[in-house]
Amino acid sequence: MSPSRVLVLNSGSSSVKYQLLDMRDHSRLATGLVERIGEQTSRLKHTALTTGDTREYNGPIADHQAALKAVAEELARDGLGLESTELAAIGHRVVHGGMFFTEPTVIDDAVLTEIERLIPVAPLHNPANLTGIRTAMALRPDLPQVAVFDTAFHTTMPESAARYAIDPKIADRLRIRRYGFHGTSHAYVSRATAGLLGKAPQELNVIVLHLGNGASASAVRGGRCVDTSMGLTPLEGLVMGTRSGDLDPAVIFHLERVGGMSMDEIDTLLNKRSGLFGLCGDNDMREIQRRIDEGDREARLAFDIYIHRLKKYIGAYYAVLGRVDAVAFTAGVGENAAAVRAAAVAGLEELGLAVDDGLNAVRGDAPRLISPASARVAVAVVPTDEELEIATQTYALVGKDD
Ligand SMILES: Nc1ncnc2c1ncn2[C@@H]1O[C@H](COP(=O)(O)OP(=O)(O)O)[C@@H](O)[C@H]1O
Ligand SMILES: CC(=O)OP(=O)(O)O
Ligand SMILES: [Mg+2]
Repeated sequence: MSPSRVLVLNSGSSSVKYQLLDMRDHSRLATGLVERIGEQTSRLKHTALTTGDTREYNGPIADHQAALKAVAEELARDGLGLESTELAAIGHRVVHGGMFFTEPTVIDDAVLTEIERLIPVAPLHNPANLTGIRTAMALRPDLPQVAVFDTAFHTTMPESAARYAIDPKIADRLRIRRYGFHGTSHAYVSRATAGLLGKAPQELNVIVLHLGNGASASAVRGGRCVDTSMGLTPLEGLVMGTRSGDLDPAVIFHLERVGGMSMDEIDTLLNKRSGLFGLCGDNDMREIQRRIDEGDREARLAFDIYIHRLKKYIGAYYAVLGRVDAVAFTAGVGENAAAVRAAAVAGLEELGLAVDDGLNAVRGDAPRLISPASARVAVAVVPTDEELEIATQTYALVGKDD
């Protein structure tokens, strides 16, 4: 039998999420997370689903290379190591693929060079993705390594949505355009929403709200992305955990000219010290909700700003699509925070959007409707699975049938 396992690595700016899957039946063999890489309080949590064992390691993990070595060791302890002949490929999430990569791609030197060239437009993400790829390549140089790009799903956006209103000669020279991110999730969730409604993706117009630490919205017409809220970089759009999302670009001139800040300081301010964290000191929606329950006004305002922006995007994408069949909430906040879902669609009854409080309160891992049966637009919670989608695309590219 030919090898059927795929290891998926999702290297974030300070974390690595991973899953080992058997693509014959899509079963998960191992899953885990390394977080707070580079800090004294790093944590690795590893679960072998083959045995049900969970192990946790707390202590400093210096960088992504050390994190991946630790992951490889944990897998080896369960007999699932990278040396396994059952491994068919390693699939990597790569955040920025520019306009060049519209499909999953087997990684070679030219692909590495292109991902490296895109670092200036994904400074938090592409360097971590590259370290993940290089470390995995060193451990298994013989194995196909596949890059699955966050930007790929959005390459179908029309020029009217993808271009900024600036001089096209300057834009083209510097490749400034709206690329969009979280595409693997938007693709998976829009398809799963169609599945939930018993329709083909081609029949459906969906607004997908991916609300994690990074957050983005997309308008999907008949299975193809026609607009999304992130732009040249993952900074544009919704209010996020630590990113500001949309602001008047003149705020940046003002911070530099009047505030005396350097460009690097402004970059850090907007990417790492803004959003929910900048507004109230917390970026975890659970903590914000706890503070609101205690009457904290700062947390309340942060929540209200977050919801206001989200609602504006729902309205905007309603207008872009003309007809909306479904709105799907996904990722950490979208899947878990019922209060966010309720607030985001509150007052949109005229648009056919409503949430049933009873259904909205139900928890679970399965895709589910939360709109009343009579509603014109289906509102749904559709858990994302970027790792399964990356594994599926990776295996489709390299897997061989027996
Ligand atoms: N039960 C919950 N209630 C509210 N928010 C939650 C809950 N669980 C997770 N979250 C939110 O999800 C966020 C992480 O989402 P996730 O999709 O895992 O993000 P990322 O992949 O960007 O790290 C956390 O910051 C937290 O705000
Ligand atoms: C592109 C992006 O924002 O990714 P993440 O949500 O993983 O930070
Ligand atoms: Mg995420």
